Amino acid sequence: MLPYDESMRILADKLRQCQTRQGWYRMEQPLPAVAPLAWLHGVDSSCRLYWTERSGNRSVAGVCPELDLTLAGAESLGETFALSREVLQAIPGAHFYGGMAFTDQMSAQWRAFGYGRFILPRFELIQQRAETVMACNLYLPGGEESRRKCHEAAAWLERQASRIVVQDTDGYRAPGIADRYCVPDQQQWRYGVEQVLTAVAGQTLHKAVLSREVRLKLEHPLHLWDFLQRWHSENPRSYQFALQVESGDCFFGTSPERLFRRQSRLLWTEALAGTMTRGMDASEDQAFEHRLINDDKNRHENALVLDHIRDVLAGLCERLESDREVSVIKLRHIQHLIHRFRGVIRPGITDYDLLTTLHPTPAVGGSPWHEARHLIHTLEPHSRGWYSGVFGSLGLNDTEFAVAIRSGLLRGRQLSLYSGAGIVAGSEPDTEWQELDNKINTALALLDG
Ligand SMILES: C=C(O[C@@H]1C=C(C(=O)O)C=C[C@H]1O)C(=O)O
Ligand SMILES: [Mg+2]
Repeated sequence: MLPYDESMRILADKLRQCQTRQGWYRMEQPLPAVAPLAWLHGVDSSCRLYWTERSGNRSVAGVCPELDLTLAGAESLGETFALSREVLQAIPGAHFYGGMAFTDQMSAQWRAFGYGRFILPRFELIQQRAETVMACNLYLPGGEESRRKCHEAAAWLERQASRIVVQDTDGYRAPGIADRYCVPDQQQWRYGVEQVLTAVAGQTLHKAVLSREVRLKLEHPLHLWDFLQRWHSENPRSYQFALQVESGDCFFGTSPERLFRRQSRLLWTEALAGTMTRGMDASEDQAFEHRLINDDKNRHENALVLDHIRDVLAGLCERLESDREVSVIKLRHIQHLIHRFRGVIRPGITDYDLLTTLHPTPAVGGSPWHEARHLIHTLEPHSRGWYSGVFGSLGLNDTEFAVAIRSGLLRGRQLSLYSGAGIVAGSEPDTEWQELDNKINTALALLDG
């Protein structure tokens, strides 16, 4: 394998050779192993994104949007997906990366992210199993403009050749937490939960997921990319994602939950809901797992998601199977109930259909959705923005979206961490409050040092 800087120069030369061409191009060049997060650390771009699949098979760092599809509202989603498809047909190996908010009710702090944003990066560092590749996606309009773009991209690559930073996570320092407060506070939370329980008792609602924002003021700047790496090593079987926009604000998370994965017409999705802490040792952990599997309230939380997915996918799938038995997935501090689905979608069903049909599931929204949505928007004092939205990678033959939970928004030294809990018959306000804490414990422990 050629050294890193030599490989980057080869790609830069390939780019210069394209200067007389016209249309969409994608070029790839193998590189020596470089961790995408380590690369993001040193790379020169005002917009950076990161995506890693839960399987661990593929991690991508993307910079310098070649095409940036920012959505003002839900109504432009169909058009955006259609446009992305046209581009992907021209460069089939490429992917758009990005995400979308929980709903279109968002406060100003989320403006830079839009309702949704899907980016085709000009440069992508892809780590796929044992291989590392640098890819370049470029639209060449022809003539002088093609020449200018090719030279600009080549020069950029050559500049980066010397900028690679070798990541030293042992050097990670927790920034420390100077101040924290919760929105809603515990008293407002109790009120919200009571309101949901009243609606549940009145039989207009089965479940609503209420959430909380913990606003932290950090003592020192957060070394974001190192932090993400540390967080992922605590929960290695999770998705990880980040989008840093031009202002420097960054939305990121480490989520265990899949919205869906599609490969050609094969589909995988899941009902992930119901939560318990981990035990202090193996036998206590086993006891907690047993309790979780046999707990009516947690089973009900999960069953509502399961039923919803089965109902809404019936029309989109030719075949759909789910696990017969619920199982448990284990994270660093908590464990969840999970039911997996496998299916075959009907010909002509698109990622747009899947996304708009599945999102938001009752794992983050509620059931029925219309009632839950109304309660969530009237009771939650904060704006969820992209928290509990979706984040993922959109391809021609392979698309995967995570549910953007276990996530946060970093703005300078202000960091908001979000978590929610499914409120159903049998929920107790203070136990659910504790569940909110449990869901952010892994991230908090890395920040507090
Ligand atoms: C809403 C969140 O998580 C969801 C709610 C769960 C629950 O209430 O048991 C479990 C997993 C997720 O479906 C979150 O982490 O913010
Ligand atoms: Mg719960």
